Amino acid sequence: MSQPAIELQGISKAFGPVQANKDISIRVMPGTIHGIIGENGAGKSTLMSILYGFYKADAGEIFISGKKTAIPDSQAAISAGIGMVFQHFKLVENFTVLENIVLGAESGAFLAPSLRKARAELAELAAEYELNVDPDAVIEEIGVGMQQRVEILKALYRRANILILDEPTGVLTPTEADQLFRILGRLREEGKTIILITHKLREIMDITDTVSVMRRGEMTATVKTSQTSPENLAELMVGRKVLLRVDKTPAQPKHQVLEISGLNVVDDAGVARLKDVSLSLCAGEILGIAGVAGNGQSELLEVLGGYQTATGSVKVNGAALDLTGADSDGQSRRANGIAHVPEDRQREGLIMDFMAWENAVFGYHRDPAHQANRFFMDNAAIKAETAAKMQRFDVRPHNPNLTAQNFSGGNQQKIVLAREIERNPDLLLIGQPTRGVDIGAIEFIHQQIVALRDQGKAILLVSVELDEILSLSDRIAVMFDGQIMGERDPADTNEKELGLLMAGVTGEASA
Ligand SMILES: Nc1ncnc2c1ncn2[C@@H]1O[C@H](COP(=O)(O)OP(=O)(O)OP(=O)(O)O)[C@@H](O)[C@H]1O
Repeated sequence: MSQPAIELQGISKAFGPVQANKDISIRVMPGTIHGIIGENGAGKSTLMSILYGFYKADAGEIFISGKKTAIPDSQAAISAGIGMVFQHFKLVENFTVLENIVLGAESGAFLAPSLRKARAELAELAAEYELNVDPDAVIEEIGVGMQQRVEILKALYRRANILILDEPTGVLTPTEADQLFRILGRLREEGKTIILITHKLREIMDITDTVSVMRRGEMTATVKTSQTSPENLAELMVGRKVLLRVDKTPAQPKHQVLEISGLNVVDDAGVARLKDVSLSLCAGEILGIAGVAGNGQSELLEVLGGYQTATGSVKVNGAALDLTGADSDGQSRRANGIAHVPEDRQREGLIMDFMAWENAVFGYHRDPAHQANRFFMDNAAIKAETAAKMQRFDVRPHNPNLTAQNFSGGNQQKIVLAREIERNPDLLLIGQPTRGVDIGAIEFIHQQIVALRDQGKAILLVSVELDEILSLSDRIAVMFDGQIMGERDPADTNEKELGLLMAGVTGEASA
């Protein structure tokens, strides 16, 4: 048998009191795709950051193709043939694709080979792996799918034999995700080794050869993908059986809470983002908005959340919202009984260098309940309340004094959800509620959303995950190109029909 492409032995790493990795050993064979799964905060990103030289392990050894290798920094990782595609891309926004790919590959930008030579090599690589990119496009002007392809090309340009991808499909459309998996399949055929971190068990089942499970800093199991099932993996990950489908009774819709008519949004460049959108939503109902990212769903949430101006009419409990004036902001919306879990938690949901307890009241800090007196917030009470909330939502570590950036991505999401859900709003706007969230936490979050509905709240759910839309919604509206293409009853539709509507195909083709 050949040597493992990567072998880690006894890797440990602590951040203060948090033992992020505990005595981890793992072997990854060449020419395979190896999945790594685990709950939020299990230590997956930390382990990969050690392999890529971002963090120094407290103990343990790394072997690359059987050879003990020190990886003190990412330059050493690159020299050892390792490439990494991060969750948040590390490209230089105002440089072109070609410049980004060449940058840093040589010992200094000025020593880089002529761009012409690099251009030819890039074209060859792009053709070989079907990694379509425009070498002259500026990064900030291209979509996330192409940015990700640039990251992969950058690794291949540096002769990477080992590619690590950290939750690569979170930001991709379904078509882009399929394309990525075809590319990964091709890289495997070429004998390259791929490590894939993902929360999506379907991806693990579809593309990996082997999968390792992490729990609370430890590597608890490694199994062959062909000998396992999503249910088995979920149990290995969370330590108990997980409901992979949402358990809920039929909705009992009551009075109308939200009435949207003729809503239009035109962006700064004069492009129509929402076109004559009309929707209604009742108390005790979940309306799911399905659609490929970028078809107006974000703008719809932003208008309702008070972050974007619009024309048309929106009424909440019969009262018209201000869509253009001074009362078109988040604070007024909260006063109207609207809570909002924004799609981008790091930009809109949290202040990253504020502590968890401050983030837990962010936007609601002027509520009398949080004031000790006219001038000061009651910090002790807020901290105690936050600690209890973190316990209920299983935010790890349970420490209200850590800043938002010290939590793993999924735990950051739980902090935002806990804040907004527990405000007991009349209308909850919820965008991509489970992005980056582990399967046990998804089950919990889905239960919370259904419970809120059963208490008679109105819920507008935007998600690019069709599974999530189908299993949570009582009614589904599909958006394409800023318009509502139609509404469907989840009991009478399927992924195929919704997929066609999401691609703008209506009429007989979608019947
Ligand atoms: N820079 C840091 N400073 C302090 N603590 C950290 C840091 N990075 C990670 N941690 C902690 O280490 C633990 C492991 O985090 P890590 O990001 O590796 O988890 P993960 O499995 O990748 O989670 P997710 O699925 O949510 O991305 C968490 O408890 C986290 O809070």
